[in-house]
Amino acid sequence: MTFTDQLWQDISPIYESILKHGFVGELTEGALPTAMFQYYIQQDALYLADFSRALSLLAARSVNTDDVLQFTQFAQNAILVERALHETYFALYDIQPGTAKMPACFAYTNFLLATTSLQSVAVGAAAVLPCFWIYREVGKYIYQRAVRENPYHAWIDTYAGEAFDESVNLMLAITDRLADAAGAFEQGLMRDAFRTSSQLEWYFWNDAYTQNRWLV
Ligand SMILES: Cc1ncc(CO)c(N)n1
Repeated sequence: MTFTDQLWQDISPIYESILKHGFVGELTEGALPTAMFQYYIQQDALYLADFSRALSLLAARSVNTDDVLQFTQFAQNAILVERALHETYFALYDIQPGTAKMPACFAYTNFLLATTSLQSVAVGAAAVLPCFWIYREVGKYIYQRAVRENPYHAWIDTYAGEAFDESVNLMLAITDRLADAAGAFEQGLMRDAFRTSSQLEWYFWNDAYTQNRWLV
């Protein structure tokens, strides 16, 4: 079993909860209320900008120049996806750009930035891995079940597509290589970071589904 197989096994109950979440179910059926999708896309644009910064931090801190190049490309791609959200969905769904991060987005982006800044590159890589891997698996899951004429098909196609699949495979290979070079203690931190980001993926969808706002 590879290290990343172990990571996936660790989060299996979290992944099941994500697949069972109403946001994912209604997105698959094309029945997700527009307000929930608007909330999600607006927050995701803020998320992607910081996700890109986290990847740039990993690039800057990597010793292996192949990893510098790879993390730089991932960072660039996150910005390109963020721009695409603005060009397509913001216009299509009449979404107002905002700067206020709601609780899950706030927690997730701050976790990613703190971990990629202050922990080792291996632990930082484990923290960003769910952003790749869970989206690929959820993207494929939705794609296989999605109704025809789903209003959200463009979003679904992005994460179920070949280009995204390839970047996930590259990220898995980097994580396994970094884990092989890490000791048992650091591997434990990698598992914790992977699990925390996986939980935050669930919260990110749940905030959109419940239209969560700061209470004070
Ligand atoms: C919250 C979140 N996680 C992962 C991705 C995919 O990179 C995304 N766009 N948004």
